[in-house]
Amino acid sequence: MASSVALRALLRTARSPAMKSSPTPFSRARAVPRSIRRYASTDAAVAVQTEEKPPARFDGVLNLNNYILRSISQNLKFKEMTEVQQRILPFLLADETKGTSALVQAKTGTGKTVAFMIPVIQGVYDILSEREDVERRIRKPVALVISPTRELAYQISDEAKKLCSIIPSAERPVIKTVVGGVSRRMEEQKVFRSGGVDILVATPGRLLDYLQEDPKRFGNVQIKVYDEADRLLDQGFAREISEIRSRLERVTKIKQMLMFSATVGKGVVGIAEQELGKNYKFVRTTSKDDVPTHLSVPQSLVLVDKLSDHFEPLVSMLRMHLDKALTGPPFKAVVFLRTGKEVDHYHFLLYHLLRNYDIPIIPISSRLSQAARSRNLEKFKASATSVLVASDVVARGVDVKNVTHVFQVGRAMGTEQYIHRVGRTGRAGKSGQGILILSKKESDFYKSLKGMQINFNDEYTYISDPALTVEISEVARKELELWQKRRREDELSLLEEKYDAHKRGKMPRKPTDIFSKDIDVVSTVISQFGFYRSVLSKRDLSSRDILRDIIAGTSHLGLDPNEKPAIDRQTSVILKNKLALTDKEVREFFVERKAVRKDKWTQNKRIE
Ligand SMILES: Nc1ncnc2c1ncn2[C@@H]1O[C@H](COP(=O)(O)OP(=O)(O)OP(=O)(O)O)[C@@H](O)[C@H]1O
Repeated sequence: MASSVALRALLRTARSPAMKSSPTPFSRARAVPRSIRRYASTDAAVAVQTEEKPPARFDGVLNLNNYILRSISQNLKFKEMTEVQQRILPFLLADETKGTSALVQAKTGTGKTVAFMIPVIQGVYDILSEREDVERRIRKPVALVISPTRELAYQISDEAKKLCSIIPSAERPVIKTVVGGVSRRMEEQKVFRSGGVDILVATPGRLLDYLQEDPKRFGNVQIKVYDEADRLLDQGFAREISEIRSRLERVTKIKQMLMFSATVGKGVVGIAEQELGKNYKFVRTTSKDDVPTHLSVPQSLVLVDKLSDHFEPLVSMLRMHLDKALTGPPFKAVVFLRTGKEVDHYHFLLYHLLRNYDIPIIPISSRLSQAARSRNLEKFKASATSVLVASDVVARGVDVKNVTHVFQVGRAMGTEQYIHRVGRTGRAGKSGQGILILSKKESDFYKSLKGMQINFNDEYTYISDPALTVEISEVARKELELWQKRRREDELSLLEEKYDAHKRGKMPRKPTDIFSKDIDVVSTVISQFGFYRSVLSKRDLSSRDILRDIIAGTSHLGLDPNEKPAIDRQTSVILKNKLALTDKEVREFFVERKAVRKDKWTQNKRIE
């Protein structure tokens, strides 16, 4: 198989003496840049260190609601607390310190969701139990949990519902989710009207929509949580988050603020304090010398020459692992790419190149509808050996059991994002592997990772496999053809819309105004027919098929096909070069165009 050749080439270079002795293309970065060191020592001073070793079992936590405890053991089946849970739960549930705000940093996949959801559920439960019956029936959110992505919001809700499952239904906090990409009207009905909501899990944009629409709905909110806090506080969400904050301030007073993430940079602490106030608890489960990723997740670097060379080593490695999975344990991988377009492209290529393995190759990115995103994620969760081709929509927080490998193609959007992406494997104490494919042009990213104390266990240089290169280029050509076909079809749809608008008098009348400047071959050809309606509606056909169809469909007009048509030179060049029509077909085209025009002219006359 082609893959094994490439693999041998790949492995030949692993830890090769040549790599060790010759200078690597990346010059070594200092292990700990000064700014990080200074921040690390500040952190140590802020973090609380004076506690006695807390109990490791959930039933040892003072004040933990008995229903929640039973839900944990019977439904979630957790036996002992993880480190972050041990560090924060006893503190946030103790009589003297409950309701305190907190900023918590712990590595990916270490159970932070349970660590913040238990205090939230218990806090809401206590508030609800103090209420009179009538008040309890008017359910408005008491706690808001904000997540940067929709997938994560759904996941938090699901985990929270499991934590509440044993609470009798009359006393159980109602947990609901609001996210972008789903129908607002139906969501509003479900969330705010039928039964109301006590704990609302939301993505920022959709939450802001509801806040702007009816701020009074949020007048009972007392607890606010930012999961993936550093992401929510960074530039991408800054406007929405500050707007949410100021709108909430007008209608309520937040008593407890919880912020959790696997990465809390020094910049974040300053911004976070604006919301946390001064008396908050800062917990970090990692020491200043600790690497931010898991030791159980060894990481490898695969080096290629150019940015355009990223793909081949990926295919080669995937084939290697899939070969092994044929007889060994399952291989469940996430391949991270930077954009949705790249996801589409890589998904197409991988789908064809890994076809023989007969495994699900599943895409996920914001270019898909929310329904398709959820469906694809569920499919990935349910499959054993499979590959998820993903953009950063699943880079943070998303918990899929038994992911064995995370591949990152090219630089991530920052070192934090790299850490979160790698964190999709090696969760809840399991092991995994991270592989980064980087080109020499991306050496600055390599240096930044070194600056975060992220070191690679292995560094490889990929040597291209000619057979695989040819195989890939053939599939890429197929993709290009398909893409061109789709583009023509899109053009047709667009054209049809424009034509309808034109008919309704909403567009300028001159055809040259109707067709945009980037007029494509198909529109040129179609325009020759003077908006011939039946042509425009056949969007499922390629332009070549359409022409054939017209040629066949108009023969009833009884025109002499041997009649010499007026041949427009420019159009015939287009037909020949771009649509690859033969000379005969071009001639037929002009004959039929004349027929169609004549037919149209006759019809118009009749209407008049
Ligand atoms: N005490 C526990 N015992 C066993 N498993 C646990 C425990 N707490 C949480 N888990 C499981 O560990 C996995 C990871 O938890 P979670 O998704 O909360 O991690 P996280 O720290 O929020 O990760 P990320 O930083 O990626 O968001 C989940 O499958 C969760 O159910």
